[in-house]
Amino acid sequence: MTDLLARARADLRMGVPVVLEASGQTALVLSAETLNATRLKALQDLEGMPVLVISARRAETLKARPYDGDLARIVLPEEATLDWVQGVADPADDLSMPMKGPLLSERSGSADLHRTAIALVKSARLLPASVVLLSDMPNDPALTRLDAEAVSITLQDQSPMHRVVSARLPLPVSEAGRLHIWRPEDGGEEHYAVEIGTPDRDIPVLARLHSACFTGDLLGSLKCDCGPQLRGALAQMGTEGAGVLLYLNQEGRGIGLANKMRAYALQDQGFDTVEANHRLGFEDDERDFRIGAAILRDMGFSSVRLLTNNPAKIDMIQAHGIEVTERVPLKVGEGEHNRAYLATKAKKSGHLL
Ligand SMILES: Nc1nc2c(ncn2[C@@H]2O[C@H](COP(=O)(O)OP(=O)(O)OP(=O)(O)O)[C@@H](O)[C@H]2O)c(=O)[nH]1
Ligand SMILES: [Zn+2]
Repeated sequence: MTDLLARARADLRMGVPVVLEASGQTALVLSAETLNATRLKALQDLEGMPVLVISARRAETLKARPYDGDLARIVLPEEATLDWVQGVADPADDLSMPMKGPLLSERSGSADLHRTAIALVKSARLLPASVVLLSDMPNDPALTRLDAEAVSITLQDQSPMHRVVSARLPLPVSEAGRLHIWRPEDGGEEHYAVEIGTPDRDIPVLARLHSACFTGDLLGSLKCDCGPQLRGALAQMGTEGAGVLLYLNQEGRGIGLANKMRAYALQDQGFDTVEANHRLGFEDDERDFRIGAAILRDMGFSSVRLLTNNPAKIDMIQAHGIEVTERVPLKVGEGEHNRAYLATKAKKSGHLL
């Protein structure tokens, strides 16, 4: 299944449809974001009623009824154009072109295949919006076909990961640095661990679960505090002579860099970091903390002194079997450009000031 999933993700990212199958039903699935006019026209020429599936978060902004709970199946009007589809999927022009509706949501029949379709496009780091057509598809051998139930189980399960390599990496904070790389079996992102010194596995280790932030970590963006947090955490580990920093490739709190930049564009329209994620159709935090817990366990750590200001992170990793004996605050890098961002995280996401 994982090889098929990886292929399906690649197809969706290129705008190629995939087929989801369940007992008695078949669905043609496309990502709304990568759809093009030719493919849309071809879909409209097929028999059946295509819908645009969006998350309940996105439906809320568009005042569409999410009859299916966590998602809404928006009926595609017969004359729907590519601009219409992308305008519903992508909030970029919500303010400049507010007249998208009224949107009609489908309420009859099962939404199971549609739910799997959304999970699939999300796992491909695309916008959570998918054009879905239920039909008796001719058996087109060119299309990737997946069993819907197997897809949803595989996406919920945490993919096993394997450490592929470790090597010495002298750093300014400590010459006794090592970098370890983990690779998941499902073709997803690799994750890294920076180990400083040789931490004693029998006592809680000074640890940081750092989420990738290309803009902050690499470019030194002033919009967040990630760069100073990354360097501050490593510096403290160097001072103490031991520690472990996980560098988790969960950019943008798990939505990917392209979607994070969409969120930044919305923030420039006046929405805060949480509202921007919701308008895009995401939850405010889409990270999977099982990954960090699994890596710590694999390295032989069962308890940590966690460098964080985020109590939810503590709860999440404790829920996945790592004991947090102490929260070590990590207050660095506040400035003019990120003050409002940090205040929003404190107010809405429970971060500690
Ligand atoms: N979606 C989204 N992600 C962001 C935004 N700003 C930073 N990020 C990402 O957020 C992640 C860091 O999460 P934060 O919420 O800053 O902090 P945290 O990891 O929850 O908590 P700490 O341990 O206290 O740092 C990184 O993956 C960043 O890329 C934003 O405005 N929108
Ligand atoms: Zn950042």
